[in-house]
Amino acid sequence: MSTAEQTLTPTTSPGAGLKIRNLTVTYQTDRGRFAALKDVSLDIRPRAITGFIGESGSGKTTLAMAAMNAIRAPGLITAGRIESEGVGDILKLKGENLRRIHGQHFGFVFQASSNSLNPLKRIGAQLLDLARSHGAKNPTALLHEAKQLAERMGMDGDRVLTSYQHELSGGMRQRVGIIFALLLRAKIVILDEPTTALDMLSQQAVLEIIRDIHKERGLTTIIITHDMGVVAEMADRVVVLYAGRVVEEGATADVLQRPMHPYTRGLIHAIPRITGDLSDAQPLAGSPPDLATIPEKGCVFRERCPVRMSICDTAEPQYQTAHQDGLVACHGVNAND
Ligand SMILES: Nc1ncnc2c1ncn2[C@@H]1O[C@H](COP(=O)(O)OP(=O)(O)OP(=O)(O)O)[C@@H](O)[C@H]1O
Repeated sequence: MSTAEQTLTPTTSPGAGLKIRNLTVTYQTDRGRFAALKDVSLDIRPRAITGFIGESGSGKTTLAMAAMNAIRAPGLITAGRIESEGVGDILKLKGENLRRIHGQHFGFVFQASSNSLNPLKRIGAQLLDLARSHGAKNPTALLHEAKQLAERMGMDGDRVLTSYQHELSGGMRQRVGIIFALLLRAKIVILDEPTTALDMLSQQAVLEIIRDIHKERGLTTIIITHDMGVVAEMADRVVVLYAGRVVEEGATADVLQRPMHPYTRGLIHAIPRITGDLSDAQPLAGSPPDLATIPEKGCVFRERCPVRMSICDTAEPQYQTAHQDGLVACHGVNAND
């Protein structure tokens, strides 16, 4: 075991997953309070890479933040339970216990985080602050490991650690965000659009490193993305979100080869096939509702659905088992077919 590995006492057993049950999150807006996630139940498997996919506004970031009990006003978790090994119900944690798991149980980088680096402190000093604030016994060893991670991601480690945020390009800041997420050797790592600021080559390289570190450390990794290509390449399992509902979930190979929900089929057909034949792509018609216009009853996807039936106007589809060990919520699906 390296020195860096000994610096934090593990707070969890190896391989932590998440059991999310009946999770509802609302946001207060100037038009009222609306649900951005409604009654979501889902298992995130330990040691798997899970991709959250869906159009902008579908609730991917809200789900990931809620999973860590990190929703802030004007958002509110109004119902649910989220269990994780060694932590219990995350939604019951408060104060210091919650702060401690944000870093030690969950490592994370959200889209806004690259902007939330402290502009007045060098990156190395901020990494040290994070390590110390979590009681790391050997923060210097963690800093050394951060430098090695920077180098694995194609950067000059010394330069990154001695730089201020404004001295780094967008792509470098994005990679620095990933280093922050990995610093404390958390069991569950959440990466929100980790490679959007990167060119294709760097994107490939960074995804490969994320995959390598995921395996080396036995992580549970969640990747939030708009990009079905990233899901296909990285994820063992995929969670498809639409208007605050999980509409389909399963092993990536199953879902991509045999999508059951019409929204999943639409997302897959909207991207050029792996062959890169742009003429194959069929954009998904219409656009998703905003919070205030999500239908209160019936299926939230029906306005855009090519297989809409009359029951879709009145009853919200319930989860049914699909793909052996996944789920789908659609009236038009007979999962036993
Ligand atoms: N602070 C907030 N106040 C009000 N509404 C919010 C807030 N944050 C998110 N929302 C709304 O909640 C819904 C889900 O947003 P969320 O950011 O979770 O979606 P997303 O799938 O992650 O989108 P993106 O891919 O654009 O990041 C959207 O309708 C969004 O407008």
